[in-house]
Amino acid sequence: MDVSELKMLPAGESDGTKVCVKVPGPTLTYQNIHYCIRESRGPCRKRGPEREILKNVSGIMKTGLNAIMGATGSGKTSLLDVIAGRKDPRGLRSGQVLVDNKVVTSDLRLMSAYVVQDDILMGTLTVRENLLFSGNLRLPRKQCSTADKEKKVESIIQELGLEDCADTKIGTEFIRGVSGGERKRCSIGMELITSPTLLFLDEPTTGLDSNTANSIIALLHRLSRGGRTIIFSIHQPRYSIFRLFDHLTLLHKGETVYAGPAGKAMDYFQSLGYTCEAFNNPADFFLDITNGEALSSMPTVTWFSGSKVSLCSLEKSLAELYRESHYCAAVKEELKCITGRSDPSSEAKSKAASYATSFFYQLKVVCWRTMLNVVRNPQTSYAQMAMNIICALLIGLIYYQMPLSLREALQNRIGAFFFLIINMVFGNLSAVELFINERAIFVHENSGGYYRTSVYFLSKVFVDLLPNRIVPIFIFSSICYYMMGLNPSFTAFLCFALTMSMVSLAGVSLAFLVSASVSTFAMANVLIALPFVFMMVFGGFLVNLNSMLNWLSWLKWASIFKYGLDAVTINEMKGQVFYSVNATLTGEMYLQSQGIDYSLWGFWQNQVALLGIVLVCMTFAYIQLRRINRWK
Ligand SMILES: Nc1ncnc2c1ncn2[C@@H]1O[C@H](COP(=O)(O)OP(=O)(O)OP(=O)(O)O)[C@@H](O)[C@H]1O
Repeated sequence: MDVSELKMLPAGESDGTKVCVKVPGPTLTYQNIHYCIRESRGPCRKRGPEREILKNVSGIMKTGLNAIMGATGSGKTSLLDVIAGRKDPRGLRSGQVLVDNKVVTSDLRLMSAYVVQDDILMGTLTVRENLLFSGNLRLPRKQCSTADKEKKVESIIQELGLEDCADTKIGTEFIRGVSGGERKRCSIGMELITSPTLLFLDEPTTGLDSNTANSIIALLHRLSRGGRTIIFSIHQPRYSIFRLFDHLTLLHKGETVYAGPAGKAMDYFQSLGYTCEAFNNPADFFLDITNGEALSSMPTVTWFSGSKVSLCSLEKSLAELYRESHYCAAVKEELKCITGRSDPSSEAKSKAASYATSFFYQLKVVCWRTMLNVVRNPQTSYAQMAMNIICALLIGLIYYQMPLSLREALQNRIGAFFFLIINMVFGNLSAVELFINERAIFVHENSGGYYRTSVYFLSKVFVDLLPNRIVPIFIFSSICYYMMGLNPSFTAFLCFALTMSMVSLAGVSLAFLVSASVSTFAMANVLIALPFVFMMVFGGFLVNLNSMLNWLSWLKWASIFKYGLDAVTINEMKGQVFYSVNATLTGEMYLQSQGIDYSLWGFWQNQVALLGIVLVCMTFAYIQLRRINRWK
């Protein structure tokens, strides 16, 4: 593209003139932002030295399309996150972000909308269902009836051109879903549901082909003409995309090298002595300048990009030149006026932002989605059920109709119980993936104000834990219990099934705790296997707990295996009589010899202990979920 030609092109709206809209969107200003990060290094995660990734950046973003461009690692996403209130505030050394002259805190997250780079959507739900989920949770019920929400979803589907795929599932690694562009549109739609006037997007075109990228930016352009301030980071846009930008912020190594009307950027760099070759894309040209690939003909411009230094001189960097330009002076002047008018009491007001819907309504909507997800992604539930039935049949066959004759009566029973408990505890290892799999979606939705952490946690307990873990265990118990020929009384069967369920729940809750505490499967597997193996050793089958060193034997009180094994042994042995050729042995005698309290409370204290483990692990799992880092 020739430079002279560029001026003739219809970049009218991006030439610095005000965008004409009936009701303008908010004006976002940021001033003197210094942002630092400190990376952890080495195996001990020692804190390294501080690195400044945003260096004294200031700017004004108004109604229209505001693009943040720069080479990779220049700080585009960091700047976007800081002004959107998504970046860890501990790194902010100085600076202030104002929206319509009001100081904003992190609660800007609940008042604006942010579309993340990787579209975070529930893959098993259709486009319409995802949009409705967002609408149900983020639109206040008092002002918006169910019919209104459905109407709103319908209008967004039309506005975003999603009619053809509205009832298609988004898609998962197992289900083929909508295309990348449709996915991105749906992500934007999830945020548009609240009709935000301030919209942030992190690299909305990355990973899309150029036509789809074009249509996404054209869509954003259309939305901005409805009175929205749209701020986004972007990598090397093609010209047809670039010419839609109203405002451009160009960054290099955390410093602003240009901030002003997108249509004036070419003139600015030409005034610095840079020449855009014919047919070159201006966006590519600007990046070539910041990367030091394009050289200036002016003797005052230098470039400190690695070892590349312009031959012409050693005087000023592009950032310094920008600071001396009239664009920077105009921004400073405007910022001075805005800061003078800013309302100091607005910080308190912004803190009042909260969830749009009540706890119970959120619980209903999130439980419904979790259930749909389980039903439409049944592999895990089916596998769980099939595993339980196969294991029950195998155990039933191995210990088929156990006799009452000594020694096999005792050996087989204790062996069978130990095997059953192992099966119950280790059969729940799959639960460690629960919060790891959905971590990104939970963090995104929770920090976007969709629902409370407690709502998400309880939805997992009600929809995943109870039906997925308890029902299969009752089926498992009813198959193997009668095949093994254990105590035929129905009450004894119920006590057996209850013990199995409690053991399983205790195993799952420990898996939940690990799952909520770490972010990788590898780490979760290590952390869950270790306590399970130690609990097994202290279960009372592999070693006699009474003969253990005193200072070590207390560990048995934390063993799920011990409580489970004691409970099923009491349930089976009490009242039984075993015999050999010349002697008889009562179950009570055996229990006494093992130091097991076989009174009624003796049985129930094991259930109480298991319940205690469940409650403690669940409470800590919830605390860990709350502690997950929401900052970027
Ligand atoms: N939380 C963080 N921890 C460590 N380093 C960080 C963090 N956030 C940003 N950085 C560093 O800050 C610099 C700027 O990162 P940022 O993601 O903002 O760049 P970018 O211009 O968006 O890059 P890209 O286009 O590749 O996404 C990079 O060097 C990055 O490694």
